[in-house]
Amino acid sequence: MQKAVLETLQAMRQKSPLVQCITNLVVMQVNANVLLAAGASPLMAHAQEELEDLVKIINALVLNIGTLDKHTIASMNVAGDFANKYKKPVVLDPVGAGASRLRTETALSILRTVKPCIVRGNGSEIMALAGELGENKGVDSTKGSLEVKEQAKRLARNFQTVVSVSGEVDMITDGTQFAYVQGGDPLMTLVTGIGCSATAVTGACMAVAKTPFIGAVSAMALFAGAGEKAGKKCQGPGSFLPCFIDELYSADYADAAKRVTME
Ligand SMILES: Nc1ncnc2c1ncn2[C@@H]1O[C@H](COP(=O)(O)OP(=O)(O)O)[C@@H](O)[C@H]1O
Ligand SMILES: Cc1ncsc1CCOP(=O)(O)O
Ligand SMILES: [Mg+2]
Repeated sequence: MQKAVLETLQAMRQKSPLVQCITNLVVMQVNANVLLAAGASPLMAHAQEELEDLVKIINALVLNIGTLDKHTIASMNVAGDFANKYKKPVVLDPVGAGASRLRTETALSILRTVKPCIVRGNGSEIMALAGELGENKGVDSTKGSLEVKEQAKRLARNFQTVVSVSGEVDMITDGTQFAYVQGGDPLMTLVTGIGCSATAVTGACMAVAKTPFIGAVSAMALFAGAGEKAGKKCQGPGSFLPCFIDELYSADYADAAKRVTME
């Protein structure tokens, strides 16, 4: 797995995949900057009239439900259908699933109809999509990734997708195998959009990876390495973000790959 992660991160930098994000209003710019620093090319677009033209030329589509309304939901469904038609991989970020019925039902509907190959969320979101509602804190998690192992496995099996759960340790499963990624920094939870950016980079890795499982693990490994180094250099949440973007830009892929263990 470590070799596959190293090769995926190198391929992402070399091929610079075009990643279309239909994402939330909070994180649009952060996601674009993170994708650029990681070596990919961002495209933020959601107008239905241009979706077919755009989906034809992209390498991956990222759907993020962070600030939903009926127009965004319609755009995600149309873009998802085109992605299937043109065989482009789709990654879903179920931001805030469990916090409202609209979020939970929209994420589940995308899982059923668009069939994304990876879902990247935090512990609370993954638990909600697996049908278990716990204590709720909006878009933030009240559950560690390791606490939702069974739910992640069930979700992956039910929807035949890869589930990537972020947290202090990231856990990725395809319903059979489990990968764990160590690293990062607690400051990553104090800057909005880092999770959404992990999903965007998951799309970029997916575009060049041999399998969705490898793509999902590679993105989290890159974040673990860059996040840990940025955490040591910065002074707090304000300076974390520019440090993190710099660390993504000059990332040591061999170090990132070493953070992955398999079960
Ligand atoms: N306590 C922590 N220590 C180190 N890294 C963390 C910690 N919590 C989250 N991260 C990292 O922060 C990034 C965003 O994860 P998370 O905060 O769970 O997502 P979200 O913002 O969607 O809730 C991931 O790369 C994850 O590995
Ligand atoms: C604060 C907030 N509210 C709606 S979307 C959003 C951003 C969430 O970003 P992340 O999940 O990466 O912390
Ligand atoms: Mg999130």
